[in-house]
Amino acid sequence: MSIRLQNVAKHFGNSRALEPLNLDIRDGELVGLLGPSGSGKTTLLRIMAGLESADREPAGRIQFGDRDVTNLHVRDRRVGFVFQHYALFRHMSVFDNVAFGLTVMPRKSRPTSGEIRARVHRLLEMVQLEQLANRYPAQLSGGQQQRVSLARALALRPDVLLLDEPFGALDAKVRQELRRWLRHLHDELNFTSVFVTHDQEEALELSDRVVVMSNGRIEQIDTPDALYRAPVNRFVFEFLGDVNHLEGSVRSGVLTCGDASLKVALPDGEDELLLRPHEVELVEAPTADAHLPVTVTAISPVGAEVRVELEADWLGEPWLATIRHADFERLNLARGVRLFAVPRRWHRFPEERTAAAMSLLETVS
Ligand SMILES: Nc1ncnc2c1ncn2[C@@H]1O[C@H](COP(=O)(O)OP(=O)(O)OP(=O)(O)O)[C@@H](O)[C@H]1O
Repeated sequence: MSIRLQNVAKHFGNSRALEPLNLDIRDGELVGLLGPSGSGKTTLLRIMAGLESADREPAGRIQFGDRDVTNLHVRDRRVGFVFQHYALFRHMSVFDNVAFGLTVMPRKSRPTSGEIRARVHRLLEMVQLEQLANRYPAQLSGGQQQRVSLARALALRPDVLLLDEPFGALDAKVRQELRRWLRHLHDELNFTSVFVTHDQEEALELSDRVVVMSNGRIEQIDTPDALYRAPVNRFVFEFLGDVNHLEGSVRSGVLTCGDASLKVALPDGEDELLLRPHEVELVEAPTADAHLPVTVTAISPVGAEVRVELEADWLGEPWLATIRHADFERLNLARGVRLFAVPRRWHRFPEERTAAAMSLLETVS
C-alpha cells in the first residue's frame, strides 16, 4: 500500500510543528523518519495514522493507495501501531494480547474463534514466541514484549504499519537484534512500514529510504547510501555522522590554519572543510599537499575499526579518525604519539555556513 502526503502542515496553537510538506512512500517500502528532538517526526507519523489531524489551511491530503484517508477516523484507516512503550495488556496472556483486536471486531466481520486461534498461532510463530503464548507480559523481556506488540499490530492485517521509536527503550544489543528481525519480517510479509527514530545508525541500517527532518521540514529523502555519500546540505551531513572541521584562510591554493596547511583548489578567502572520520588518514610524515600535525589523545580499538582522537593547537575541537586495525598496529599508535593527518577527501557547504550553524544551535538548545 503506497502512502502519499500532499501539502500536509501542522500547527499546535501558534507554533508550527510541520511546514507544508509532500511525501511519497512506495508500496512495500520500509521508511525511517529521522531527525533531532522536536523536528516533527512523531507529529508526521500521528497524522498518517489519523491520531492527529493536519491543519485545515492549507488543505492537505493523505492517500493510502487509491483511498483518500484525509478525513477518515483512525479505526478506519487500517493501520497497525507499535510504540516505544510496549503498552500490552498486563492481565492478558501473550496469546490474548495478540488476539485482542480480532476478538473485539464487529460480529459480522469477526473471524470464528478457530480462525482467530490459527491466525494468532501463525503470528506468534512468525515473531518466534509460540512457546511463550501462555505467559503474561511481566514474564517477558523488553525485546519479547516488543515482538508481541508487533504481532498484535499485524493481527488485523493492516495496510500500513507505523512504528514510533519501537526499540527506543531497549538496550543496544537487543535493539540490534530486533532491527535485523524487523527487516526480515518486513521483507517476508511485504507490508509498507514507516518508523520514527532519532538514531542515525538505526535509520541507515533498517530503511529502504530515510526521510531526514529538521524544524518541521523535510531536508532530504533518499536511500541510506545516497544520504551518506551525497547529502544535499550541511544539516544532513552533520546529522548523519561524526564530522571533523577544518577552518582557515585560503591564499593561492593553500588553506592555512595556525601551523597547519593543506593544498586546496579553492578561491582565496575564509573557508571551512568538513571531513568524516574515515576520510582522515594518519601518516608518519607530512606529504607535499598536507601538513597537518596532530597528537593522539585517545584510542578506542573496539569494533571493526579503531577510533582515534586527535588534538592540535590549530584545532578548535578534537578530530576523530577511524582507521583499520592493521594500520593501527603498523603505526604503533599510543596516546601522546605525534603524527600527520591527511584528508582523503573533504566536503564543503559554503553558501549555508551561517544558516546551518543557526539551525543546529536551535536544535541543540
Ligand atoms: N500535543 C502537542 N501540543 C503542543 N505542541 C506539540 C504537541 N505535540 C508536539 N508538539 C510540538 O511540535 C513539535 C514537533 O514535535 P514532535 O513530537 O513531532 O517531534 P519529534 O521529532 O517526534 O521529537 P522527539 O524525537 O523528541 O519525539 C515540537 O516543537 C513539539 O513541542
